[in-house]
Amino acid sequence: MIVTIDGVAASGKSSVSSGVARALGIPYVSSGLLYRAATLLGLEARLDLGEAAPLLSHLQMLPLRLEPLPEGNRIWQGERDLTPQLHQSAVDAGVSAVAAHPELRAWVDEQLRRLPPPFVAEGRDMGTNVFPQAGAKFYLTASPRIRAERRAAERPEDVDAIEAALVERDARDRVQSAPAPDARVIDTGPLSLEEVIAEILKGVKG
Ligand SMILES: Nc1ncnc2c1ncn2[C@@H]1O[C@H](COP(=O)(O)OP(=O)(O)O)[C@@H](O)[C@H]1O
Ligand SMILES: Nc1ccn([C@H]2C[C@H](O)[C@@H](COP(=O)(O)OP(=O)(O)O)O2)c(=O)n1
Repeated sequence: MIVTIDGVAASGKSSVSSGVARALGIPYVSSGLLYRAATLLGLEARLDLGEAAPLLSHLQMLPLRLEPLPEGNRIWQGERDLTPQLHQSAVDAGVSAVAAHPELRAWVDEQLRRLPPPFVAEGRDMGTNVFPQAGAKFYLTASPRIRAERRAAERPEDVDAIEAALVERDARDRVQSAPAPDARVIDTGPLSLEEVIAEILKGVKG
């Protein structure tokens, strides 16, 4: 079984996927962390994120490992845990440029398609491009203001600045962020986290 949960930035994908996966007793996979790790390593090496080839060869020298823990995925580069650095603003600002390169998307997709089902996969194009065969597909949305308020509760940043950055990232990610035609779209705005998880579990179990 593969369940896909796609959606816009900060719509609740990873929290919801973690809850759904735990209830089903299967792992969840956070595809965005691979794009974030590629961005972090590119920034650290002072590479131009607008160019795919140097970044890709850099990544091929530093193989990454995604650890799909139920409480939150982690990304390792050898013995180094990159996870704590993946949600900093510099990575947020650079990640859409990295995710726009078809070569980088192929690099991420190859790692995801190697994973043995069952799992819940979350991101932007899990239901459309990476796992079109998935048995249950969902797409999360919420207004930019609500998403910014939720993020502001996690980070010491101004809610207006977070909202502006989210809107900009949504626009840059639009190409790969369309819902699959067979995905169920859920507006998480008026719902609690538990209600979103329950709604999805109902859909998965039919
Ligand atoms: N109804 C809800 N649905 C989803 N997430 C919610 C909801 N209410 C609050 N949140 C919170 O929103 C925050 C952003 O969610 P996250 O899972 O990080 O989103 P994403 O993976 O899409 O970036 C988390 O702190 C989450 O707990
Ligand atoms: N399947 C995916 C997952 C993420 N991305 C890109 C788009 C996003 O800006 C970044 C980071 O995604 P992530 O889901 O980790 O973060 P947000 O929920 O957007 O805060 O990666 C993508 O293009 N395709």
